Amino acid sequence: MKDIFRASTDCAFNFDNPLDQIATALIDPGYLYLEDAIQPSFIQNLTELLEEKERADALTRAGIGKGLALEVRSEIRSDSIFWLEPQDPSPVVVDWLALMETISQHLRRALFLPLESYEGHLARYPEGGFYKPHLDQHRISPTRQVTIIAYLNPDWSDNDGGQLRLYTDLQKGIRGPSIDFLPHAGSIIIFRSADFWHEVLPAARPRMSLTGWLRGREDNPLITVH
Ligand SMILES: O=C(O)CCC(=O)C(=O)O
Ligand SMILES: [Fe+2]
Repeated sequence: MKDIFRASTDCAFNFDNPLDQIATALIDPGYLYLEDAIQPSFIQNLTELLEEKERADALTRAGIGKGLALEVRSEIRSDSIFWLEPQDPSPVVVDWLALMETISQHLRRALFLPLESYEGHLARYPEGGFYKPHLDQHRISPTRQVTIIAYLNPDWSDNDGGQLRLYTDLQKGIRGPSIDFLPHAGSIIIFRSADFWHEVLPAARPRMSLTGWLRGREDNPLITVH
């Protein structure tokens, strides 16, 4: 984990016990944004992996929905993605999946969340790309419990757009209050997948990220963290 998260000395986040901080934040307010959380060298490796997949034409247009109901809807989202596979031998994938398992294990113990697996993909939004307001938990298959997004974009400013807009009142949704986060390289956001409407505002330049979800079992009634 130390190889991925930055040490506490040069980082806004105090990493004395990052796992506890994640667990505490997930209870209340339900999300955690860390500006300089990930080692630059790790971000560099993820970026190279995404660029390599792009060159190899291995990115696919992302869809919405699940299984047979999955469809590409350009008016809703415009990113292209590459799913991480557990059998992928690249060290950056192996290390990331191990970190996700560590976080998962901690949240199982600390919050009794019935987490069993992780799914995640690298994503690239083209210039002008966006993702309209949505919840990450699918209605037909409510397995996604916790969303974890790491951003890969160096020197990102307000003018570049592409903010993640998180709506903090589940009932009011997009008519309620919201907070914007810039997709700065090295920053990370974690939130409860069922409880936050969110969107990606149009990005003025290509925008890269690694988005994933800690998931519960398909056939189990799930406990949420309310
Ligand atoms: O990249 C982001 O900031 C959010 C992406 C997202 O909402 C998703 O892939 O479900
Ligand atoms: Fe999302």
